[in-house]
Amino acid sequence: MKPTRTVDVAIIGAGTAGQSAFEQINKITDNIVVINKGYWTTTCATVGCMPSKLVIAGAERAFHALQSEEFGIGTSQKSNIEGTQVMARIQNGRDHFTKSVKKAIEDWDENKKIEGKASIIKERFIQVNEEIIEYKYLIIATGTQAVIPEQFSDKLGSMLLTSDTIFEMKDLPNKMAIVGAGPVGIELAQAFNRLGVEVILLNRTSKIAGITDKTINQKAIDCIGTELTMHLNSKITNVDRENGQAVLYFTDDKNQERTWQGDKVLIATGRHHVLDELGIENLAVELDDDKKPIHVNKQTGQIADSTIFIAGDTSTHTPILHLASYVGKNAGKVIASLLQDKDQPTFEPLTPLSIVFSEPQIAQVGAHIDNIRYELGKDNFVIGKFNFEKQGRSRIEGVNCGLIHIYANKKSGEILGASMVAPDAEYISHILAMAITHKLTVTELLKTPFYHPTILEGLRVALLDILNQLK
Ligand SMILES: Cc1cc2nc3c(=O)[nH]c(=O)nc-3n(C[C@H](O)[C@H](O)[C@H](O)COP(=O)(O)OP(=O)(O)OC[C@H]3O[C@@H](n4cnc5c(N)ncnc54)[C@H](O)[C@@H]3O)c2cc1C
Ligand SMILES: NC(=O)c1ccc[n+]([C@@H]2O[C@H](COP(=O)([O-])OP(=O)(O)OC[C@H]3O[C@@H](n4cnc5c(N)ncnc54)[C@H](O)[C@@H]3O)[C@@H](O)[C@H]2O)c1
Repeated sequence: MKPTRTVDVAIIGAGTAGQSAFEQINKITDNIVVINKGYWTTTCATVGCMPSKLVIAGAERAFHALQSEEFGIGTSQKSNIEGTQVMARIQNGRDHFTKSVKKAIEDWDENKKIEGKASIIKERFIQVNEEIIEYKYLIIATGTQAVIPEQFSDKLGSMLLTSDTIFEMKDLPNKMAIVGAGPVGIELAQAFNRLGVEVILLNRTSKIAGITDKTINQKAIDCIGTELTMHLNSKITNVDRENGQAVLYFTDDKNQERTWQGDKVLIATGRHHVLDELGIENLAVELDDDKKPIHVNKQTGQIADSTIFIAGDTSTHTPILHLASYVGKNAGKVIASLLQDKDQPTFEPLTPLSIVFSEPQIAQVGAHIDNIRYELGKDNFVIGKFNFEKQGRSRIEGVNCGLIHIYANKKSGEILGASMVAPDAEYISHILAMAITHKLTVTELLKTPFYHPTILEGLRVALLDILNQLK
């Protein structure tokens, strides 16, 4: 096979992971190429983290305005929500973020970028457009795509939305069904509901937002369920259209048959890698049944001891931004050191941390309860608990729904993990992530002052609850 170009490094995918890798390798060689199909920004900026948080920001304003009567402040009505302005702010805000990503990529040399869909032909060779590229090192950073269950295909036309299209709406719909209660479904269902859209959320199981602690999951259902219609453990049996509207037939958790009719259906049933389209099977790497490489170094993305690295959503079990960036950057650093014949750097695993931006927020940090139970045994760890219902500051703010569970080693008092649905969970979980990263015990973390009255005092009480149990 005769290549049209030979490079030190080829990166497929210019999202967060691909860009992070490029920035490292570009410091030491110009013989690098990044191949990307579609927009040269990132999923996060264009159709992910940023536009979804813009929807949530608008929704919080609307919700708290409507809740202000309790505070003796005149209320605005739902009809005051100007759908076109709401969507315009989301799109303008999103464009601001994508512009800055695009700007950074515009500064890359033109000959280091190729626009097109890459395919792996065989070990060391990829094809894009008319080019055959031979590489020494390859980074696969191709992200994931929204999955649309077969029963929806071709049925609803433009009434069917995914996270790729929902932020493009020019106006808010009147009625929307959201299918899937993972992070995407939970965040957007609550937010659009708060913006005056009549939303129902359907999920095939009772687990929401990926919460692994069953008690926290139930608490999250209770808190969010006060304002949102959820049909958990439901099953969609048929999809149709009638009088220009979408119709969903489903059975609810009591096996009752139900029908919903409305303007839009958002599919949020998960995302899947595109490795089969890429031709990953043409590489000499071992794949699992889902065509994902096995023996992947979690910190660097290196596949076994090969010259191939895989980074970002495409290979991880936790598709979140900071992890895509971390592994992409580390892959770049390792390849840079290999190209320079230097010792390879080593990297610590990051403490697991995920946050869902519902209200109350949902966060999981460190080890999950099932893993702790499996590894330590059920009698060797304790759970510190705090319920926000009666907490001073949360009541003052009118956000007093939530529960924290903190898991600690019974013998050493070391903090192992936590799960929570709580006001200010984004801050509480970061403090716990820091404690877990530095292997702090409950007693050590309690040396930190907790100011009164703050929502963070809930963390202190949950830690004290552990100390009581350890006595
Ligand atoms: C609605 C939504 C909300 C989210 N909110 C958050 C959040 O709040 N916090 C958080 O941490 N994470 C969030 N995420 C997840 C976050 O967006 C991802 O973890 C992150 O964007 C993954 O980056 P990546 O580099 O792996 O992939 P991407 O940014 O998707 O980049 C992959 C690139 O590869 C390209 N590509 C694919 N195949 C090929 C090919 N054959 N040839 C050439 N190019 C190819 C794609 O076109 C794409 O440009 C959210 C995701 C969604 C969908
Ligand atoms: N705040 C954040 O960090 C954030 C926000 C949004 C997305 N994300 C990332 O994006 C990824 C994708 O999120 P997601 O919510 O699309 O996927 P997900 O896989 O996390 O959740 C999908 C949900 O859909 C349900 N489901 C699947 N098929 C169904 C069907 N046919 N009918 C009814 N329900 C069905 C599943 O039971 C699950 O609850 C997440 O894993 C997350 O890491 C992160």
